[in-house]
Amino acid sequence: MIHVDRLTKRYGPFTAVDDISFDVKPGQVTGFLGPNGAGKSTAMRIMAGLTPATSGTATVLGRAYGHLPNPGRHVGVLLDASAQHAGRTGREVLTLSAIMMGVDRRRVDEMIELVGLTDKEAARRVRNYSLGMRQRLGIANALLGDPEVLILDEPANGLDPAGIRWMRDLLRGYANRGGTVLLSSHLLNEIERVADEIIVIGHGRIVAQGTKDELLSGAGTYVRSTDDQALASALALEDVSASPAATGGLHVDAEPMTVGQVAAAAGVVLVELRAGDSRGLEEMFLELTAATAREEVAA
Ligand SMILES: Nc1ncnc2c1ncn2[C@@H]1O[C@H](COP(=O)(O)OP(=O)(O)OP(=O)(O)O)[C@@H](O)[C@H]1O
Repeated sequence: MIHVDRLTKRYGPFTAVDDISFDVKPGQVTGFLGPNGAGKSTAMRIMAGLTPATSGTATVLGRAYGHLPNPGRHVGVLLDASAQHAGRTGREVLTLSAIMMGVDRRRVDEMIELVGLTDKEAARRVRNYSLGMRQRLGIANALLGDPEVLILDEPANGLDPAGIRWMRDLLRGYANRGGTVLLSSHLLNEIERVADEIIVIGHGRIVAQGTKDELLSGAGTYVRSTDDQALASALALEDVSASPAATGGLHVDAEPMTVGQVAAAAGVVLVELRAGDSRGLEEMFLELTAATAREEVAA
């Protein structure tokens, strides 16, 4: 459990994190989503005890990170995969962490295997690692102490598609076993596919927060049928608006069940029927990103 309460961080006159509050619950993956410079890393650094807050608090398992006994056994942190000691081999990095945390050295081998680094790669110096390999090593390091909580800043950066999928499955399994996961990303698509809860941050402030279903609700229904025109007419008769989707089919402002019932009554055969996609969230996120980009250009 992570509890963030009215957290603020100022750098001189600039407010990087502006009065944010949220809880990250166990058994779930919580996505921390925001465009570049939104304040995600700053907030996570405060949670991990690396940066002091200007005001407000962030606690993990009821205590400030720095007050946790042997914190690595409770909280796995990956903030910057490139910040690992470049002159050491991957195995050395993990072995040193294991010694510092008092973790059985056998766990080093288990973690190397879990994150998919080969023995040969683990014996290579970190300076010769690709970004994806560094991320894997960083995740191994975060998991080494068998923590209850994971705080991961953009862990998918540099991973190839298979790596991203692997990480998604890993985090899903970890949360299903009761773990607490806070995962940041600037990519909506990435967060949407793994998170149960989503916190959207822009300009240091929380702009949206809720379960994925809540944030995606109102997205209506996507439907494809053997006769979309007939279906659109039948929907219009029921005062339900529908618009053609760019890739064929219809976006409908109603729940899937209503659409199915109207189609059945009209004798239209459905080929596809599902809750609408994340257009609402995506539009909000794009607006946020565009506003950020505009300000950067103006600055
Ligand atoms: N030490 C610092 N001194 C001054 N400004 C800082 C400092 N650290 C971060 N900032 C500023 O705070 C803002 C938030 O940065 P932060 O790294 O938290 O964003 P982010 O959401 O993690 O972005 P990204 O997706 O690009 O990593 C940025 O404008 C950044 O320039």
